[in-house]
Amino acid sequence: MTSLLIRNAACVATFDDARTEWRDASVFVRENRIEAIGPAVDLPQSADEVIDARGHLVVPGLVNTHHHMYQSLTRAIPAVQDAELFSWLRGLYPIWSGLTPEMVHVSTQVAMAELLLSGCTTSSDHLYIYPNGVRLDDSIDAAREIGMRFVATRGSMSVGASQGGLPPDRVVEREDTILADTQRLIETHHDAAHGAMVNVAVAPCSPFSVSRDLMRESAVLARSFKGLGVRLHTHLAENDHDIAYSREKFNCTPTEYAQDLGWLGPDVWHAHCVKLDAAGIALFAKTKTGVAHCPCSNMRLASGIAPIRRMLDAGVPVGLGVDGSASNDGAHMVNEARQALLLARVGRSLEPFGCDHGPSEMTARDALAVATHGGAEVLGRTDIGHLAPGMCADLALFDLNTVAFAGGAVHDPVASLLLCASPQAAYTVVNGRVVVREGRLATVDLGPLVERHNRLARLLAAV
Ligand SMILES: Nc1nc2[nH]c(O)nc2c(=O)[nH]1
Repeated sequence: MTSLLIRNAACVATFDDARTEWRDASVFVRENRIEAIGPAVDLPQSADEVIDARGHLVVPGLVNTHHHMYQSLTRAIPAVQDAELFSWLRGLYPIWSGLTPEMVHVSTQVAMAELLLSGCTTSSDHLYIYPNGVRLDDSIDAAREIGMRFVATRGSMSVGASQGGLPPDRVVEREDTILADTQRLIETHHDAAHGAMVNVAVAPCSPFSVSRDLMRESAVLARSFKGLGVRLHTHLAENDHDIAYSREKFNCTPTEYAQDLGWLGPDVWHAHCVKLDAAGIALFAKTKTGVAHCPCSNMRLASGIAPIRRMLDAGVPVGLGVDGSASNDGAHMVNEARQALLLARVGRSLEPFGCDHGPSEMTARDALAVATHGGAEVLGRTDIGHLAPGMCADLALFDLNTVAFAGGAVHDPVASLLLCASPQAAYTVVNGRVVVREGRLATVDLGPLVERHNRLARLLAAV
C-alpha cells in the first residue's frame, strides 16, 4: 500500500457539507483514498511520498462538467471570433469535419493538461462529431495516459441541414450506428465502482442536431444499464436562437421538450440552461436534474446570463463547465469559478428591481462549492468533490506566496483563490497520484505535445 502525506498546509478547505476549513493542517492518503485530515500535529508525520505544503492552500480537485476538448484545435479562429452560437457552429462544422483519431487524442490531452494545471481533477467531455474513423476510445485512451478522472460522453448528431438541422449532412451519423456504438462504449469502458477513473454517459448533441426519437432511445439505452449510473447529457436552452428553434419545430419550451423526451431526473445534466424560465427551474429542482453552468462561453458567445442563484436557491444541482475550447478559449477551472462569481453579481444587478443580494449574490465559497461539490453531484459522483476520509484523493494545492495572492491570502486564502487573479496549481493529485508537481505536468511531456497539437491545428484549418 502506498501512502502520500500533504503536510503542514496553511489551509485545507474541505468543501464538505459544513464547509470545514483547517489551518496548519495535513491530509494523509493511502492508495487512492483520503484516510485522515486534520491538524498537522495529529496526523502521521511520514509517508511513502511527502509534499511539503507549507504556505499552500489545499482544496478538493475541481470538477469540470462540460467540455468539447477537440475544439482546442480551433481556438480563436478569426472568422468566428465575434459570432453567436448558430453562426459560430456553422462556421466551425466544416473545419471539424476534417478531425482524425490522432487529432482527437492529442487535443484531448492538451485540454486535459490545461485543466490539470488549473487544479481540475475530473472532467467530462462531450465529443459529438465522428468523422474519418474518430472514436470516443481516442479520448478515453488520452485520459488514461495523462491520468485525469474522466466522464466521457458519447455525443452524436443525426439531423443534418437537409432535414432541418443545423449541421451539414456530411457530419451527421445514422441513429442505429450511434446507439450501437454508445452501447459498445458503455460495455467496454464504463466503470460504476467507487474511485472509477472512467464513466461513459449518453449525450445526443442539441435540439437542432438530433431527432426526438434519438433523444428518447438514448434515454432508454442509458436507463437499461440499471444500477450502473449511466447518465444522460445534452445542450439545452443555450441562447435565444436555440429557444426559437424549439418553439418553431416542437412548439414547446426547452423544459417541456426535455420533459416530453424523458430527459429530466437525477441521472440527467444539461449544459448551459441560460434561458431556463421559472417553471423550468422549478421542474429541474423537483426532479433533481443537473445543470452545467458555463459562464465564460456564455459571455464569449453573448448567449446571456444563466440564473444560477435562483437555480441554487430552488435546489437545482449546479456544476461548472469550461465548455469547448473554441467558445471559451482558455480552459482554467479556477478562472471559470471566478467568472461564475462575477457574472452572477452583474447579472442580478441587471434585473429590474432585482438587486436584492447585490455582491453577495454569489460568494467566493459559493462559487468554489459549485466548482467542486456541485460538479460531483451533477456527474453523479459521491466519491469526489469534497475532502473527507474515504473520499477519493483528488486535491489541488495553490502556493499562497505568489504575487497573485500577495495581501489577499493573509486575510482569507480561500476567498483569495477567486477574488485575486487565477493561479496555476502547484500540485494536482488525482486518485492519489501526483499529476502536477511544482507547477509542471508530471505524466506527459508537455512541450512535444503542444508542438504536435499546433501542427495538427494548422493542418485541420487548412483542409
Ligand atoms: N457552446 C456550445 N454549444 C453547442 N451546441 C451544440 O450543438 N454544439 C455546441 C458547442 O460545440 N458549443
